[in-house]
Amino acid sequence: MGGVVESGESLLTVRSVQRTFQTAGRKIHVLKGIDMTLEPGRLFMLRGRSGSGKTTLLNLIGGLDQPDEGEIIFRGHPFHRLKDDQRTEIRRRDIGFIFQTYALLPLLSAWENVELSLRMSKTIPKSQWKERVEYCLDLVGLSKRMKHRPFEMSGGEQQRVAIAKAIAHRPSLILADEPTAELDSQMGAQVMSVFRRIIDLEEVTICMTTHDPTILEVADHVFEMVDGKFIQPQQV
Ligand SMILES: Nc1ncnc2c1ncn2[C@@H]1O[C@H](COP(=O)(O)OP(=O)(O)OP(=O)(O)O)[C@@H](O)[C@H]1O
Repeated sequence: MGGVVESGESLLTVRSVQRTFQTAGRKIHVLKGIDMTLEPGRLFMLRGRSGSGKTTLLNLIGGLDQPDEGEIIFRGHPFHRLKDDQRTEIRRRDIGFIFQTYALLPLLSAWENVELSLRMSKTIPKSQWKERVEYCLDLVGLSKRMKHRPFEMSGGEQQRVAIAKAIAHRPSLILADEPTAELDSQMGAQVMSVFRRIIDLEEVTICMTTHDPTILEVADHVFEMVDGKFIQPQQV
């Protein structure tokens, strides 16, 4: 695991994926046949109304959930057939997550939050942790804030710590659910420029959800979801 996917090779392939939830005796058909391919080193966005199924799809791509039908193949691993612990192992090593509300540990400094990610993933030898943590925080423009704890930082800075944390273990895929939703437009734009930088320097693919039309312009490709299916995106 880790390493680079050959050029032209797909990082992730989703084929005919369906997902239904059963609640209070009622069936909700959330994903109704999703096909998508994510190539290495690109920025993908999922757009769609609230409830259209974006988070459900991100959870499937990240191996947190499994489809009822269809295939999800991440770097040759058939997520739809693997057991929970096998998907967890792949996820821990090769996927990074970013959330709307940052998900940092409040009592740890920025440095310690990023180090925790290395401690959990076990992909990088301990002797390299210090250098890697400092490199990642520098990459997101926070080399002067490494000792600060989350409550001493702005929302945009906290989200950039979360990005450093998500890339520290050198994943090939970053999944981000509404990463700019809590930020004003200037901070949102900063986050997007950090995303571009890490795609170039760390050779990751990012797949994120957003509602913000100005942010969609930065994407290499937009998947537009309506009621559990993709439609052709309109030109913006
Ligand atoms: N575990 C679950 N059990 C039952 N219903 C679920 C579950 N997860 C999602 N749903 C339902 O699936 C639908 C799609 O939810 P999802 O969170 O994927 O939408 P979304 O497009 O991400 O919305 P938002 O933009 O508001 O985050 C919703 O109707 C939701 O209530």
